[in-house]
Amino acid sequence: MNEEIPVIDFSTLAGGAAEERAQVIHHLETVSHDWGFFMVVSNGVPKRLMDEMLDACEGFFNLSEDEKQVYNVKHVLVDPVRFGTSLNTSMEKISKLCFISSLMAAQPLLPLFKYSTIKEISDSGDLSSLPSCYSCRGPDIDGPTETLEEEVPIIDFSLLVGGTAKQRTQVIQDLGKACRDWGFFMVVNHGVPKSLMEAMLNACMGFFNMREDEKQEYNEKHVLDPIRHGTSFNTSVDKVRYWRDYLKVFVHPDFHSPAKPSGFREISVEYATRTREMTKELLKAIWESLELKPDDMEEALDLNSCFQILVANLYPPCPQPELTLGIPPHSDHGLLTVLLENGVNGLKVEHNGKWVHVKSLPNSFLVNTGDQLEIVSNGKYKSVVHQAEVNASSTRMSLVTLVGPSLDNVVVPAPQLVKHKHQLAYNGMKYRDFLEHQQANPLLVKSLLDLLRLHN
Ligand SMILES: O=C(O)CCC(=O)C(=O)O
Ligand SMILES: [Fe+2]
Repeated sequence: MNEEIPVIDFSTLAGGAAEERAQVIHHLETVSHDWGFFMVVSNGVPKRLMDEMLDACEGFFNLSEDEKQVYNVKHVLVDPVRFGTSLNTSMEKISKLCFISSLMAAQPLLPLFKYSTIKEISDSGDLSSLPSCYSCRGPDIDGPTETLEEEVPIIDFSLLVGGTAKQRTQVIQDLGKACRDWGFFMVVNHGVPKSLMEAMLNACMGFFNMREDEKQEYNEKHVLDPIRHGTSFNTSVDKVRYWRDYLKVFVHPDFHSPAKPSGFREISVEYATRTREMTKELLKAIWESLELKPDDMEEALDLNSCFQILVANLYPPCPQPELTLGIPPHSDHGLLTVLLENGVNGLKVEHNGKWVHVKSLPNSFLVNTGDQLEIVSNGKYKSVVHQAEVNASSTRMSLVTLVGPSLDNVVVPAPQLVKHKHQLAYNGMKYRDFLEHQQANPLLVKSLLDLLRLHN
């Protein structure tokens, strides 16, 4: 088409008689509606200034690459000066990941069973060997090949909240060291009653023991649905299957609960509250260990509206446990994760390039650092990679409660930890988007966090 684009005479608009001005305004209205595009002439900006501005920009692009480097890969909202290529390379990487995972989902379906959960398969006693779709171990996925026998750090919570000032300072130091060196620690003397911990484990087992059709209403939900039941990690994207069933319930800021089994709601509201309070105390202390002011934490993380989820993982006995995993190597998406086991071990955490088999003490909680803590601490405290193994003889259950910032929070490195611009180590991302991407894609070690990291 060979049409002339509309021209607006600015001098008439700014200095013309009322009638001429009204005509231009009418013209502007038509042009905005029909074209959304126009040329402004007699605009009053000196030609000399326009030429100088073009030259100045060209001058910037002509600087050497390391001179422009300071403005590279900045945060889209926070940074006032940004230099880069394409549109936003980190979001483009995420779109690519989604595209790849949609292709993965489009692969032929895994062999379908007459059973919908691992519990059903295991209870049937039908299997003497593992179906091939559950074979998920191998050098690519197994991570470290060596296993270490090491004691994980132990934190006495009672000294943090009820000890002397000196004891509290010591625990804060120990917490800092545990987060830096391990990303993992065991909490003892936490004050959550043993009876409540047992009741919560029993309530979760009660849920898994319900008939499949009673659990059905929570199946195949969107990853942001507040109550989800399922098997493996996310069967619409998993390339292989994992030997696990799960129940995931959002419990804060809005509390949700499955209607059955009876008592689940009352027990989980109490359990969620007690573990949330404990986690917030631990976070406060970890914040202090980073030498950040306690008052800045609320602003950075909005913990009054913190997101909290309860996840019950069920790993029934497996015919060939050495060939499969309950959950593959991954990091958790939140700030801190608090894990309780039913007395059967199976968690492995990565430490100094080796796997450490965790043996929890009776009545203790296992705590690990998550991706949002890695971002906000600007990489000082890395989220720990871990996996769950299964066994041939006993049912293992783990109960995970994960606390993150408010879902609306765009988590960025704490400015106090970024003294010079080039120290900024992560792009920020809204926590809700992070959670959704992590849950909607295959679980691949730290793949989503890797996309936000600025210096690989
Ligand atoms: O069951 C376990 O030991 C680990 C569970 C886990 O990593 C998770 O739910 O994110
Ligand atoms: Fe985890």
